[in-house]
Amino acid sequence: MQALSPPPSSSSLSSSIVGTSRRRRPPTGPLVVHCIHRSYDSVNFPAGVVSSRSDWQSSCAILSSKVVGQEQPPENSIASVNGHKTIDLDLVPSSNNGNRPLPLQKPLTITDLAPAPMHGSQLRVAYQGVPGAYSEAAAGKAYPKCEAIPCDQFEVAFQAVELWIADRAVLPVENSLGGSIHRNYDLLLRHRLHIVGEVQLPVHHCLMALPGVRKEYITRVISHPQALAQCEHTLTKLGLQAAREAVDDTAGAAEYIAANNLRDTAAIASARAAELYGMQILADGIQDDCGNVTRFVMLAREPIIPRTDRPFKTSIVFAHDKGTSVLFKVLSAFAFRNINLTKIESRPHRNRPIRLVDDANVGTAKHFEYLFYVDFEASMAEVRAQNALAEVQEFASFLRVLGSYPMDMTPWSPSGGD
Ligand SMILES: O=C(O)C(=O)C[C@]1(C(=O)O)C=C[C@@H](O)C=C1
Repeated sequence: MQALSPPPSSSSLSSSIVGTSRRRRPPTGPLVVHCIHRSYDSVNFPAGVVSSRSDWQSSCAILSSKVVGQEQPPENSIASVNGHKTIDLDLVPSSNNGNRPLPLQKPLTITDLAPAPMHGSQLRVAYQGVPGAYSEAAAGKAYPKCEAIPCDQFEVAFQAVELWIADRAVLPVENSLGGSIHRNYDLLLRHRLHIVGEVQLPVHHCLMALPGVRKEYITRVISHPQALAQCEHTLTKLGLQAAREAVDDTAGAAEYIAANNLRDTAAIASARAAELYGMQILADGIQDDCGNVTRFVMLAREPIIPRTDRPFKTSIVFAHDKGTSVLFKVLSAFAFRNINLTKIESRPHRNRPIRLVDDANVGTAKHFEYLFYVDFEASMAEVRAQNALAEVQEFASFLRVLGSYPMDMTPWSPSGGD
């Protein structure tokens, strides 16, 4: 795999897209963290939408126009959005004022408008981690012939798509054992990318160390916090007297041990990571449950056109200002239309974390405010979904459709293990 460097015009940006073999980092403390645009934290979204979001969008536009100017097609080129670089999108031919033949105009088809899968040109897919990470495998499952682009943190994967360095990002959102990956829920809201698909990946973990190292020598186990959580009981059962330490990604843990010749440290990572970094597998299938599966979402700059000819899922996020009592009414908008909810997640409402309720007699109650992320099994092309959202909107102070996309219907194959 080839490491992608930021375009020359982005010299003011940090080099955050990581390559295959260059990164060496300590397993403790913050790992390499390079944000392309650090003013995210000051983006007050959704409450402060008007000023700060427009600031953010204009800075982003400047950054992305630099990138576009150097090596990318213009933002309004559908052909490049979808990777069909050979299609001429000059839809209105200018007058033929020379004897120059007019370019042949091919009508756009539905596949030109659908962002995936690609036909011919290689799709660039950003993921968090280094080669051998599960996210890389998920990128390969979602887009089989893609060029997977490693990024050192989730936020960078979002930015890589926004700045046209990548066409898609594939990011984990939940795991069957470890639960939700909250960071990505928060980032979905802060960025303007659209969910265009999902993949579920069975996650099969291995315990690995340098060749010749025996289990008894291991004093610490390093991995991604989700992977450590997914193997917690098995690690205890294996009788390891080892401290657990969290690092940015599973494969990065294996890479770090190999690069620093650590003979007292083991990593939890994939068999592919063991192979890539010359590690020896000490135990295979150490996840606590053989049904260990992580769900990833695919993100793009443009939404896809929702359809009704196959099962679709829609993801939304909303807030309301009447406390959680309204939640029942909101959710019943789906129940009355027989729309199945597959997930509900609440996150702190960053811009309005507390709602104060004054009662002169007893004091001031401080209620926490939440944003609710809901996935439901229907396409936005269906009238019942449109009606349900119209009803939700009546109760919501804020509502955004994150995406309406085909459900992953691949047959279930568990990851193995005990
Ligand atoms: O560290 C990796 O290999 C990742 O791809 C990240 C990640 C995660 O964030 O949940 C992905 C799948 C597994 O659940 C464990 C870790």
